[in-house]
Amino acid sequence: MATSATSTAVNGMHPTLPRVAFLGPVGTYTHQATSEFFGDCESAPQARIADVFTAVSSGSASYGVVPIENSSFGPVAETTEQLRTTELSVRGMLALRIGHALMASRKAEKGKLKRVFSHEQAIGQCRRYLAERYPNVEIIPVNSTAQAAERAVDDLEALAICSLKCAEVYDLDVVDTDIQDAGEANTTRFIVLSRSTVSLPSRYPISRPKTVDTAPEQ
Ligand SMILES: O=C(O)C(=O)Cc1ccccc1
Repeated sequence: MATSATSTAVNGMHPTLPRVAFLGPVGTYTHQATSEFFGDCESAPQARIADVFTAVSSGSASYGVVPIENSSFGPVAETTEQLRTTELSVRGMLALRIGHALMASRKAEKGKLKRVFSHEQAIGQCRRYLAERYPNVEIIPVNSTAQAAERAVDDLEALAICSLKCAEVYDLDVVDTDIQDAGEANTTRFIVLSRSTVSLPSRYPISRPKTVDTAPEQ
């Protein structure tokens, strides 16, 4: 029988928090999707989408969260590749409205920016914006949008496309907001994975309305 990775309160004790692997580091959209879906949980950020699958398969995390498809740019290549061969089961899904921001180090000279880092999905969702506003800037794909933010902290010639949350987490300057070509309609769907022997407790609804990626409180 499938077992759930959390238990209900016994003798007034709180259930153990589920350990959830997601595409990290802190501040990715997948991190936001994880918090949205699980609420309180033990975070296990992973450097790559493939590492999320490995963490769940090996049992080092009970659940995994990965992005699967964007409304304008389409399937997330690393996820669809993993789904070909994985033995993991899809247990839930949710969609987030994605608003991308452009950021740079507080010390960067904004007229001397030479490169922009981001996840290939974010780059794809902002293609037109980049071509129009930054035609001469080199585009460098990295493992996630929050990794892009990390790279921009010490690179004074770099921009990062990431979520507004990253301004707070990585102490970056916000250069522009809502730069995605599809505007308000830009949505990404995420899936929740587990081993086939691990079920999803009923307190996690598997279908829910879209949520909006909001700016951090000032
Ligand atoms: O890199 C991230 O923050 C991710 O979670 C992947 C991603 C990138 C762009 C839109 C949605 C998800």
